[in-house]
Amino acid sequence: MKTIEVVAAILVHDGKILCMQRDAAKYDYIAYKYEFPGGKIERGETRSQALMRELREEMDLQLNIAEEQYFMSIDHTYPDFRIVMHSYLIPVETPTFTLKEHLSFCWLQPAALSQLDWAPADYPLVDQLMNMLIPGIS
Ligand SMILES: Nc1nc2c([nH]c(=O)n2[C@H]2C[C@H](O)[C@@H](COP(=O)(O)OP(=O)(O)OP(=O)(O)O)O2)c(=O)[nH]1
Repeated sequence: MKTIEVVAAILVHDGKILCMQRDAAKYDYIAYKYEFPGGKIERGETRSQALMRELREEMDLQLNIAEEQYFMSIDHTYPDFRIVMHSYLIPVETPTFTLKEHLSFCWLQPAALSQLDWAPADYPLVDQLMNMLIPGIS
């Protein structure tokens, strides 16, 4: 089974986390599900370089991301592929971006994250976020 390596950003503003809704997709188990912005790492890229490129491409968001912002990784097997996803916790001063590839988005308090229908791989990450005190989140 193919393994894809993905990076994802947990963007935090004013105590809330940005949740993005995927559009229609080839695989129904991820179509229309919520996720954290990001995408596949390309050959020759570091994880943080990949994440900066993905946020620029899919949201017009220019951020400097450092390895120190690494949060946690997830290893999940979907019916058709395995995903290894590395997440980064990133405070943002200005919450503006362009919705280019996603269907919709919302900013939620950590405690409210479980209200959404997440991509199945994301649940360990969502659980972790709901159970922790994030610096900068009151
Ligand atoms: N960015 C992101 N991807 C996630 C999350 N959870 C999760 O299962 N994924 C999966 C969905 C996709 O299979 C893969 C991300 O790659 P992608 O966004 O470039 O994939 P895609 O299928 O939309 O794009 P593509 O193959 O057309 O290039 O990881 C998440 O929280 N954020």
